[in-house]
Amino acid sequence: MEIIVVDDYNKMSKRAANIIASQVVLKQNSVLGFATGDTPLGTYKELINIYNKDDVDFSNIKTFNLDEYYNLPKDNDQSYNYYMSENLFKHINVKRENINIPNGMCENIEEECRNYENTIKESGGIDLQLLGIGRNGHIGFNEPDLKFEATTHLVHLDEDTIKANSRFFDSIEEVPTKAISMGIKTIMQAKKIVLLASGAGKAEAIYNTVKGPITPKVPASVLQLHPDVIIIIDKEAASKL
Ligand SMILES: N[C@@H]1[C@@H](O)[C@H](O)[C@@H](COP(=O)(O)O)O[C@@H]1O
Repeated sequence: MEIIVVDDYNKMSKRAANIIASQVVLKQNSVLGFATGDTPLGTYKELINIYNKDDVDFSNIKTFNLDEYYNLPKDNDQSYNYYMSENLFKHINVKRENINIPNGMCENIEEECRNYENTIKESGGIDLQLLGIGRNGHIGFNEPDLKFEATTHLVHLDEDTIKANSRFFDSIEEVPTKAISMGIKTIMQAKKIVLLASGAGKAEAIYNTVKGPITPKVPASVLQLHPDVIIIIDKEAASKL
C-alpha cells in the first residue's frame, strides 16, 4: 500500500483528481469505478476543473459505481444516481450509455447483481476504483461481517451507517436500510485502487485498514492484499498511524 498523507481535504482532492485524470490521459477508454459520500466531492470538483481546462477527454471512458440504495427511485435527490449526475457526470463529456450504477429499483435482485458483474467483466474490468471508507471500515456498502461478500449483492445496512447517512435525509426513518453493492472480490479485481479519507472521524478506520489484521470485521483491511493501492489521507485521518 502506498500511503500519501497531505495537509488537508483540498490537497487530498487535488491529488486524487490528478491520478484519475492521468489514468484517462494515458488510457482514453479507461474503465473507472466511482464512489459516493462526502469524501469524493472535492475530487469530482477538481476533475470538472481539469475537464473545463480542456486537459482531459472523458468521451471514451466507462464508469461503474460501487453501490446504490435499494428501493429508492433514481430521481430521488438522495440516490447515488442523482449524486453522480449532479456532482460529476452532467459536467463532463462522459457518454450516458457508458455510465453504470446498480439499479436499486430492479425487480429481480439476483439478476441485477449478476448482470452488473457481467457488464464489468465485458468492459474488460475496472482500471481504477475510487473508494471512500465508512467509520466502521466499510467500503462500498460492504459492512463489517463474519465473512467477505464476494460479488455484487444486496446489503442490509448497519445501524451505524444508517445513522451516518441520516444527515442527508429529513429523518432517520427515510434512510434506506438496504443497498446493492459491489462485493469485496469485485473491488479487489480492480487493477488500481485509490482510497480517500479525511478527518479525525476516519482515523481509527484507517489505522485498522493499514495496520490491523485482515478481517471481514474491517472490510477495508482486505486492501492490504491488493498489489496496487494508493491511500490518500489528510493529517487528521492519518493521526492514529
Ligand atoms: N456507500 C458509501 C461509501 O461508499 C462511502 O465511502 C461512505 C463514507 O461516506 P463519507 O465519505 O460521506 O464519509 O458512505 C457510504 O456508506
